[in-house]
Amino acid sequence: MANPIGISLTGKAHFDAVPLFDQLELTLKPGEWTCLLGPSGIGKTTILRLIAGLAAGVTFEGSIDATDGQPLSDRLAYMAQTDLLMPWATVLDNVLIGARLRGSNGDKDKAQDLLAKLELADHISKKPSALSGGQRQRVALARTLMEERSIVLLDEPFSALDARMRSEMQELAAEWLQHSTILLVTHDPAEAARLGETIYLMSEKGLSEVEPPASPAVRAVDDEAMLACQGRLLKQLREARS
Ligand SMILES: Nc1ncnc2c1ncn2[C@@H]1O[C@H](COP(=O)(O)OP(=O)(O)OP(=O)(O)O)[C@@H](O)[C@H]1O
Repeated sequence: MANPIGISLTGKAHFDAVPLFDQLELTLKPGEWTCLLGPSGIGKTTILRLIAGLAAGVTFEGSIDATDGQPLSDRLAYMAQTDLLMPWATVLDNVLIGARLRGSNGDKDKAQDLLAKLELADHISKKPSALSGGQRQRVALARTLMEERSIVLLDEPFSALDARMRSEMQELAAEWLQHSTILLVTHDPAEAARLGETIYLMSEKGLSEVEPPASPAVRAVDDEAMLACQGRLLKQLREARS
């Protein structure tokens, strides 16, 4: 993979006459995890979709630039909140779909290895309708990781997982994506505190940056600085609502 790329988004957005967010500035540092938290409906997914070039219906006045000045579109992977799995394809074929759409067979062994790491080895020949919500979410995560893109946009990628699985998948994603630049939207302060190297809170007043824990990411689940940061984040989320 080429050198990590940074991204800066500056601007404001609205749907028809309804303002979504006023002038804001979001910076993704190259090769780092940036976490974005905020209440439901505040505009987090719209920011991901704007960066992905998929924000139909949104009027955006501003700029979204990569640090190397090159276009973003063919260098990013986007995992949406809904899994968007193809119902007629098996788990393995869903994971290889990006490569297949580009006219290659894809790396089947690598996909199988990844699915095994995601605890899906027993499900590779199943169709999505035969999977649980958490299993489907892990297939969607595998499909995103298989793309091995420089920029990875993740919208609540672990939200359907149980606590043990969630913590392990956070570690797996951090290892797999160590050379990528990541923007993670999450409702979970603990997740942001484990993974975030930059942490933004989004509220009606705009974006504010919260100091991440001093320890390096990905932090242990009982890391004291991580737990303190989790508490700070939750407090600020609650204060932003009052
Ligand atoms: N196509 C659309 N047309 C009009 N309004 C929209 C459209 N899509 C989203 N919105 C509105 O824009 C706002 C921001 O939506 P967005 O999905 O970005 O929020 P979010 O912060 O990601 O929420 P959540 O945490 O619930 O996923 C919401 O109020 C939503 O109702």
